[in-house]
Amino acid sequence: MPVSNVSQPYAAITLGSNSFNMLVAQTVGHKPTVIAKYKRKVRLAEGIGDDGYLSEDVMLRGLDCLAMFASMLEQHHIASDNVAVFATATLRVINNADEFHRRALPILLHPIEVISGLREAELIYQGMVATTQGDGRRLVIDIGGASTEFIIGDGSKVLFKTSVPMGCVLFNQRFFNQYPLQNIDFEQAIEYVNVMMSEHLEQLLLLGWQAVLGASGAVQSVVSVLQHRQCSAIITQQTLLAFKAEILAQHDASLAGINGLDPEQAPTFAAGVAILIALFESLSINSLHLAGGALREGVLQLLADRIAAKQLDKE
Ligand SMILES: Nc1nc2c(ncn2[C@@H]2O[C@H](COP(=O)(O)OP(=O)(O)OP(=O)(O)O)[C@@H](OP(=O)(O)OP(=O)(O)O)[C@H]2O)c(=O)[nH]1
Repeated sequence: MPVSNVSQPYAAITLGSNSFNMLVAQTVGHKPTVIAKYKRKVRLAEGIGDDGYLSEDVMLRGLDCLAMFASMLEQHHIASDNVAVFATATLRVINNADEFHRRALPILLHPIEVISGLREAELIYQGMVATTQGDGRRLVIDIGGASTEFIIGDGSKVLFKTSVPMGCVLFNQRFFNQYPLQNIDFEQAIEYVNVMMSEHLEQLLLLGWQAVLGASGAVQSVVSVLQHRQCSAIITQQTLLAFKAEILAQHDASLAGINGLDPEQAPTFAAGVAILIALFESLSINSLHLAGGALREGVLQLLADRIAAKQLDKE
């Protein structure tokens, strides 16, 4: 590292199923410090057709965002080696992922690495550890647009991790696409979560935990509404059931009557609440706190470590 103890800038780009993000950071005294953030709610998972292909208009939405990231990389003078581009669930599953890569490369000028659900889970956990105080055994649940990761760890050691192909954008299309919503929509979504979780429950419950942390959009939107109403930011089953009742009382997809809900978060709010209700029930969770960070911070830490190791080699 230069004498100033500040590293060269680096950029972590994550292409999620709900949104694309880019964090630009520098390591200051061993810790990544974010100097700029760019994001767009691309909602990539929304474009997956029944045939498993990503639609042209949603692909263009994604490519357009990559063009914006490319110009920001140039503006911040980020060296090519200091960029990591990781994609998650949607690019893992679509049949025309090759086409996306082929069209993205000349725009972004960096290859996109599609990471496995398990690698994503590991990065989420490390991102949480780097940003969230606390100790003891912790369960981290990251409900994304198209996949949900579960990780149990102690300190920086991961004891169990898994990735389940269910998420808010997918649930929104499948169970919550006709307003006003009905109780049965929630019941069907909850039943689906239970089926998807059945093979993981035993191992999760056997390991157990002392605290539960939620990462990602679904948890963040519930917490923002609570904070807006000046309520405790700790999520309980009671809070979630009250939100379900509020959602059922709404007439249309804008959920405009839910005081404190950001319109950007409305499209995935019901799905997030339903997934959380199901998980609280099946895992007997009493309370859940928002994690300080997740995948994005995990990728930043990875880049910071990589750059520090390279620097050491040079010295
Ligand atoms: N720190 C951190 N927060 C995360 C991360 N992933 C999600 N979040 C939080 O969740 C919000 C919604 O993010 P999305 O990208 O839509 O996430 P997901 O729904 O998980 O879908 P995905 O499948 O990952 O695309 C974010 O708001 P904003 O993007 O407006 O960010 P900020 O709070 O900084 O304004 C963050 O608050 C992460 O890796 N790190």
